[in-house]
Amino acid sequence: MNPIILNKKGKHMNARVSFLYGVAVYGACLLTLLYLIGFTGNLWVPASVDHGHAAPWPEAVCVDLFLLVLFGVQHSVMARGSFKRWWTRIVPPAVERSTFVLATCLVLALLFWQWRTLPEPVVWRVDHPRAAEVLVGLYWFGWALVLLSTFLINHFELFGLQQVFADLTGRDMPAARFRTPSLYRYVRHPLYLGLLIAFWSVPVMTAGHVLFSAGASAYIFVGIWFEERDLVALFGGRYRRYRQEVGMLLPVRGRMRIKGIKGDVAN
Ligand SMILES: C[S@@+](CC[C@H](N)C(=O)[O-])C[C@H]1O[C@@H](n2cnc3c(N)ncnc32)[C@H](O)[C@@H]1O
Repeated sequence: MNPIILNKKGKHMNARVSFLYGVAVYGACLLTLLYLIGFTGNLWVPASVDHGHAAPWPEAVCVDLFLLVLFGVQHSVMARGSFKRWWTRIVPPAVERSTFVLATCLVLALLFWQWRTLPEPVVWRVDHPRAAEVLVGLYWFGWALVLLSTFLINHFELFGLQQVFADLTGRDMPAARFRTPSLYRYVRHPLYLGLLIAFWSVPVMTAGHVLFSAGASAYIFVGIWFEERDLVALFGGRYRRYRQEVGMLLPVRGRMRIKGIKGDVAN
């Protein structure tokens, strides 16, 4: 057979395999996110932040800190441009994001499996039924904010599906664009704000839960620092101006002052 046709067939085959891989990883990611909701809310799952492996406190603190740091390192290193440039010499660029998502799921699965609970001391317990309901409501509000933000920023690109679909259909991925849709006009990081709300809005806060929430929150601030450094490198003055006009996590500076920044600005 003509080598050009063979080459074309081989490429299409690879694109199909990449697409199936991307879809499988997306499914795994949705399951992992659901497990994370159950894990932090002590709902549905066999082992959660407060129910599962109990251990003496020195062991629990060491193991849990190791798991949190492992997540932070994996997430920070694999999201950097320099790592991606090196990594895409080994994995096809179309599956780079899916592979990042898969690695995140695996590190989270390890954390769910190996997490040591620390039920004592209880740091706070809200007994008033109305106040407890408000906290549970905030917990779900936080997760809803996370989900909504993924769609505002680009849900399918974030989880790698857009990349494998573009590869399958022979299209190029569009260049990264600076975007400030709806919530992003009030805060720069609504997704991370949602996570912070969900991690801290619990009626019963144990020492183990504090360790998880404090570790995850610390990582969110480190992640914001890295992400904004990359966004400034990518979008330059427009992102710098956005940073001056819009609050990081709180809508402390109003929407009106960023009128000049269009909701969807081409790079
Ligand atoms: C997990 S999302 C989190 C987005 C944001 N930090 C938040 O909390 O809502 C991270 C991706 O969003 C991208 N991103 C963040 N803000 C952006 C913006 N204003 N325009 C375009 N991309 C953005 C980053 O480059 C990164 O690839």
